Amino acid sequence: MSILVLNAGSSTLKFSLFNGDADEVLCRGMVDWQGRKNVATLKLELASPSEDLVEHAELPNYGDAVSWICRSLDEHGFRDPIRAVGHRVVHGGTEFGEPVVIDESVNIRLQKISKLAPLHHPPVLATFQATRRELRDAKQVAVFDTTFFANLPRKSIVYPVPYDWFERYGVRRFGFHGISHSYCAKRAEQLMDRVGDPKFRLIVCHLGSGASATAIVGGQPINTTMGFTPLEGLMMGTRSGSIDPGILIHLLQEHGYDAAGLQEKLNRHSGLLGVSGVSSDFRTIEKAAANPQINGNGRAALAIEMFADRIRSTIGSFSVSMGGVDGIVFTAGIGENSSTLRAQVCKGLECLGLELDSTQNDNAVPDCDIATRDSQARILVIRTQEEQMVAQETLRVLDQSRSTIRT
Ligand SMILES: Nc1ncnc2c1ncn2[C@@H]1O[C@H](COP(=O)(O)OP(=O)(O)O)[C@@H](O)[C@H]1O
Ligand SMILES: CC(=O)OP(=O)(O)O
Ligand SMILES: [Mg+2]
Repeated sequence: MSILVLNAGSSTLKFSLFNGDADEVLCRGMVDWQGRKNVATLKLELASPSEDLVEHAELPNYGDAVSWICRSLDEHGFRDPIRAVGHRVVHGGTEFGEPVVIDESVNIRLQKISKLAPLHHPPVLATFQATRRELRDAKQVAVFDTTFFANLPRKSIVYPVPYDWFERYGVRRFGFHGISHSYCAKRAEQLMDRVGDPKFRLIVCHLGSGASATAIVGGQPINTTMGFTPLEGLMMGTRSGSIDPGILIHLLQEHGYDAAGLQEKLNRHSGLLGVSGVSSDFRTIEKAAANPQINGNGRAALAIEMFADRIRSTIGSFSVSMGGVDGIVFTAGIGENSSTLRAQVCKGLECLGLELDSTQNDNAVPDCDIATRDSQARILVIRTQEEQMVAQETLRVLDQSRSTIRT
């Protein structure tokens, strides 16, 4: 028996197949739309990189991607029955604190909050449906990005708006990427030999298509950049991150926008894509920034500069609110892979005791430390393991629900 994990991010559907104890990866891969709409690169990692299966195909949606994954696993001999599928679900709202077995009522409750995560919930709901079709006998479990932030201090949850928006409308900060932030925090504690230290001050920068940073003291998050929705905070691939709310009022009043139009522009046409005009995919933007003679107007470089600047400012502000910082972590697609972005973010952080070693940075292979030997605080590059966390939680929930049935 095996466990399949599906991680529907905003630009990728990542998957990993685990053994029944969720402690060994049998196979992994991803469907990556790379900022395009319909065409995806599909990758199944096999025994060695030279054997990897890589296909480019028209794949308009996440449901079709699930079918491709199931077919490819079967064709490559992974035929052990899949007893459970664990899904990373971005928004748990106020309803879902802990992981749950997905049944019709969970499905309906997640549909209700779909508008709060427009880039994530429609895909993940399609993923549930395709899984039910492809793997009829498998139990499905939802593991939430928001769970890690359940105990954020009140001052990090409440917005400075009329208090009855919080009480009547549930307008509050939730925080996202929690599965990744919590994994990276634990991994950083191990790498820095600070396991269980209540004074350990860490900032995790999860920089993928979505991007967020979290300040963590003694393993507990005390603040994070994403809020009511995954639109707040840092600049992202296609999302604006935080902007002056007065802009929205102006566009509504003076330029004929409505809520749907703003939703679309802020979620899908802003951020790195909006500024660069080139792509939402960081690899493409980096190439464009390096070739201004081909790509014209310098907006790709501007987008990267703004992206880095906002991350750097957040590291500064979180460090101050923690009274200093012992380590920062770069993770996710951009954080793990782009040495130039890491270098740009770290420029000027010496004042916080964070000194980057440029050779270590250029040659970084996660998980590693890229700070100089004399740096007072460490700079880590950690490969996030969201799928591993989801697999373990899926197993835990299923074991729990079995023992509840037994008793
Ligand atoms: N080698 C690389 N160098 C720079 N950026 C990269 C590299 N590999 C992936 N990325 C970037 O990472 C981002 C996707 O990150 P990822 O964490 O997979 O996103 P998500 O989970 O939100 O779909 C894209 O912008 C992509 O261009
Ligand atoms: C919450 C979020 O933005 O997730 P992702 O980065 O996977 O799109
Ligand atoms: Mg992701």
